[in-house]
Amino acid sequence: MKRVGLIGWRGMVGSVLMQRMQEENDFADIDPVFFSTSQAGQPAPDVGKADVPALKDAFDLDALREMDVIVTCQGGDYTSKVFGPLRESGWDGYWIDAASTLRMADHSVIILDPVNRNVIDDALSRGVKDYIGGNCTVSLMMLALGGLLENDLIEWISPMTYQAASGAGAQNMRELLNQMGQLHGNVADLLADPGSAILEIDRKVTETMRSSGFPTDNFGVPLAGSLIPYCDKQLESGQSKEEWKAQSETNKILGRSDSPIPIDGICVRIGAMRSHSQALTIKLRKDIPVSEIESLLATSNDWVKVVPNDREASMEELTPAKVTGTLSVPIGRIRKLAMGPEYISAFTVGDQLLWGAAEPLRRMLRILQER
Ligand SMILES: NC(=O)C1=CN([C@@H]2O[C@H](COP(=O)(O)OP(=O)(O)OC[C@H]3O[C@@H](n4cnc5c(N)ncnc54)[C@H](OP(=O)(O)O)[C@@H]3O)[C@@H](O)[C@H]2O)C=CC1
Ligand SMILES: N[C@@H](CC(=O)OP(=O)(O)O)C(=O)O
Repeated sequence: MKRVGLIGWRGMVGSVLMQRMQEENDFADIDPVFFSTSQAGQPAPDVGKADVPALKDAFDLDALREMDVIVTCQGGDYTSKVFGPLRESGWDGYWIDAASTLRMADHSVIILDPVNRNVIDDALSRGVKDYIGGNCTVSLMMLALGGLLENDLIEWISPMTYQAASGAGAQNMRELLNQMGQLHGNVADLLADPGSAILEIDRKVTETMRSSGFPTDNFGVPLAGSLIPYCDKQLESGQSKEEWKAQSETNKILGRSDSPIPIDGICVRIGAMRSHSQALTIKLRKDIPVSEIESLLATSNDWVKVVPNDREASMEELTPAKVTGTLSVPIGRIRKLAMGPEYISAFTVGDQLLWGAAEPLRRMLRILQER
């Protein structure tokens, strides 16, 4: 049984990973060792197994070196600090990581096995040891578009995203709710009066949002009742880093470095909790009937679900409210655009903590166990 070191397991991504591993009984087949950067010596979480040691220090290279596999959701700073020294010390185990730090490194593979199992299998047989989860927006888009990507039917994609607060971290989710609460609280009396003027309510909401007491420590600006047209860092190219990831990561996942598919758009943070949505404009390589596109998409993997392009179904099925907490990746609003028969629209939604972060990691661990 493989000794698997788990780091970052009590954070937000890590907690979702733990929950999925328990649901799928993954702990039965591994020998887990839990690490912490702040709680070494405290009892390990109960995963239904005897003899799980107390929490080890996540910076203790000797303890890490004893692992066959390390799975980390601790974040990029941790990866930057520990990965290099651990490898330099001769550790030859498998490193599975949610952070972006090593994604584009030559020695790593970005994991999304329903889409790139062939790339993963090839890397394993070549002795590659570093397997990194993709950016949430990228992974969710690729799961949704698997049927078109695997048949090489896409010339380019322009994704316009609607990203949830969770992508910015746990504190940001709290801040969004605090912002919502404050907006509501300041007009609760007016709302309770059906005769009150809506423009007065709106004026007070705007005033609250712009006031110095409005909680914006994490986002920097109001999100509730507004949006933020920027995710992640600013790059020289004019893109945000989140926008840059779309083309770079998608093509690396597909193993298409020589003939990359151009992918570029604008990433926007909205007031959803933990599901990202994306409106996609796609240029196909040829004119294909919508019915054929839908059937290619629907049969690509077990999680994608094609939603018919009608109002009722779109409103019911294609929303963060419906998708959050599930592994389902619905895609709908598929239709030909006025620009020509090769141009289609699509809209897709997915839980950014499940398929967007935790699920590819636990599945990679399973793939290693099968070997
Ligand atoms: N949020 C996201 O959408 C995504 C995040 N990622 C990656 O995962 C990394 C971790 O993200 P995320 O899970 O959001 O980070 P969190 O901030 O939720 O957790 C990170 C670590 O903080 C420590 N911690 C300190 N106080 C607490 C507390 N009260 N509750 C829980 N943990 C606490 C824990 O480490 P310890 O036990 O050592 O103290 C924990 O592992 C990111 O940096 C990113 O690289 C990847 C994809 C998506
Ligand atoms: N940047 C993503 C979340 C994230 O953690 O992405 P990455 O794993 O690429 O750093 C978002 O804001 O929604």
